[in-house]
Amino acid sequence: MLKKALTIAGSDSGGGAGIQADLKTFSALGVYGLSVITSITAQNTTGVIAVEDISPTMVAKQIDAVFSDIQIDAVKIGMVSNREIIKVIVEGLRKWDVKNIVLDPVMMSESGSRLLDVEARSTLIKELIPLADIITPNLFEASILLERDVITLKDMENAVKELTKMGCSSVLLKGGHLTDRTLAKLTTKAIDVYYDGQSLLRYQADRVKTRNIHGTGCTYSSAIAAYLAFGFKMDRSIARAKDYITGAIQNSLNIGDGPGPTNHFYNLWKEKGE
Ligand SMILES: Nc1ncnc2c1ncn2[C@@H]1O[C@H](COP(=O)(O)OP(=O)(O)OP(=O)(O)O)[C@@H](O)[C@H]1O
Ligand SMILES: Cc1ncc(COP(=O)(O)O)c(N)n1
Repeated sequence: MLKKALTIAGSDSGGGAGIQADLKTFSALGVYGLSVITSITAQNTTGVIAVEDISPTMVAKQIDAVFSDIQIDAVKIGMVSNREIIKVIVEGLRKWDVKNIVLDPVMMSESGSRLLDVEARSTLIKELIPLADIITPNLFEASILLERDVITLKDMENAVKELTKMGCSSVLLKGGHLTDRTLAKLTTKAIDVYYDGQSLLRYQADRVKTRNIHGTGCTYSSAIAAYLAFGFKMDRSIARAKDYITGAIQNSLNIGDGPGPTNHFYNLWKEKGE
């Protein structure tokens, strides 16, 4: 039977991150994609020019519209913008008894624009994180959530354990920005650390030398949701998603003047990054 995955996230007009990256990932993996848009960004590869949040009422209406009509197998949540939007998402997830929730706690764009209000942090922690089957912060987001620096691999291993105490079933801490401090440069492996209360695992791949990493976090979390929708267990879903994101970065696109986006269709789209 056709599997369906929903993304609850912001729109990136440049097509590289947010809703657009999520829907491309779902399509490339053969899952039917639905969307609830939380915010519209005027954005391209060089940065975010403007942000306009959707009203909480309209977010709630989108959630009710999709769940009242369609059986949804997994949900990925990305940019949630503000407290009020988080609250209606939480209500919707509870009301529709949603399963397979992947929460990417997006806070800042790669280019440095804020995508979550500062005061929304506590609502995210208290209300949304406890509903997630997995959260997928990067180093920066983990540092904000824990209010302490998460910089080294050892910090990552401690952080995943602390983060699971916030009530989510598991944590995948992404090391895309991990540096080898003795060499003062990015690590040669792209290492992510996972913890589910029992197993502490690492998922790693060779780091691709490219500046085209726009939308990597969105792509990765959507791929995890897609594999959960197919019925894979969490560890298998992450392993497959890690292969997917690595391929999408190896074939990333040289589009625009800034960091280019991941490539979801590299058998069709041959243009490659440097
Ligand atoms: N250059 C690279 N080569 C291979 N894998 C990478 C590279 N950069 C990031 N990754 C991997 O991509 C995934 C996304 O990680 P990253 O830490 O970049 O997330 P993020 O910062 O949330 O992404 P975004 O750029 O969307 O904000 C992780 O699996 C990470 O290990
Ligand atoms: C709408 C939206 N959602 C998420 C991101 C994060 O992606 P990145 O960190 O690659 O800029 C983004 N830039 N825009």
